[in-house]
Amino acid sequence: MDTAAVEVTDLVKRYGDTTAVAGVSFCAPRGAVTALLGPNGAGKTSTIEICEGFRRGDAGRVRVLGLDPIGDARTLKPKVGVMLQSGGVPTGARAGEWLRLMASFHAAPVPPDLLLERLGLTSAARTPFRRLSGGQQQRLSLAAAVIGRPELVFLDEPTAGLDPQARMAAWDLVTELRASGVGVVLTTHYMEEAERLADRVVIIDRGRVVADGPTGDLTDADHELRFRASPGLDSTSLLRALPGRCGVEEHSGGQYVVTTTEPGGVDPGFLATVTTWCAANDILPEDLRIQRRTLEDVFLELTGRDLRES
Ligand SMILES: Nc1ncnc2c1ncn2[C@@H]1O[C@H](COP(=O)(O)OP(=O)(O)OP(=O)(O)O)[C@@H](O)[C@H]1O
Repeated sequence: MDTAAVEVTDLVKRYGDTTAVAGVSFCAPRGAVTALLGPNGAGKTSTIEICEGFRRGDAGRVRVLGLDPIGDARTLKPKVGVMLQSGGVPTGARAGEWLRLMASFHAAPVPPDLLLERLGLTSAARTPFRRLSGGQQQRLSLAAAVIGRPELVFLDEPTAGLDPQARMAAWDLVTELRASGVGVVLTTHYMEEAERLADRVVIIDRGRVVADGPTGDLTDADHELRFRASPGLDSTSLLRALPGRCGVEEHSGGQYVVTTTEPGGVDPGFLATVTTWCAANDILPEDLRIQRRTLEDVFLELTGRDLRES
């Protein structure tokens, strides 16, 4: 069996003069969670909607469970669960009835009452969609996406606006799906969510892939050294003492972050260079620690700190 749940190759999508997706390629395996990350307007939803068969790309190739999302839509429908950002549930539909209807389209659905309970919706089962809170609407959409025991699910910002308990319940559900061999492709703006859930991360910026790989590899590759000292240290002097590809940043309160992209990373020699420089300058580096960069650090470095207008 093909191990790829989704294969996207050189995908392009334009809306008039806007090129939303400018040659995106990535692969999302089965039995794994793949997170598409990117600033607002990066092209994530466009990419996902093409994979779901809701939109047609202008160029490139998309294969979902080895099939064409539009040409093979009938075959794919029972195998693929979709949670849309907009919900996709009629406003008058009652939560329980809607789930039962969704279940009726599938041969061996998850019992609707079980899903309602798992996602904390039992007491809202008789409430029309429009009267549900934003978080309840999100959870109902998530339930509808997984009720048919799909082989693959697309979740577009599945936990946006959820409280911590509901987010945890959603994470547990995603983790179980993965464990049962389901491929999960999700978009999120929560870096912590991606770091906890995703086996692979694809970072998209301005319609292009700027990073793609196992989540751990993206954050393991670089470590940084942090310490606290008096504000206003001579960072340029410290930088001169370090090997070529290093950086020194001073944050508020005299927090210093020393980074390196030298092959050895923050190794014992690097640490010694920093502490030797400190000693030579009569500086005691307090709270000195070496830490892995978070996914958020990597994300901001690749996509910049500027606000996007779209
Ligand atoms: N139907 C459309 N018509 C015209 N432009 C569109 C349409 N859908 C998206 N766009 C534009 O395409 C670009 C990519 O949008 P897309 O929604 O794919 O990004 P995104 O990464 O999902 O953003 P967000 O994180 O804000 O959801 C944006 O500039 C957006 O304004």
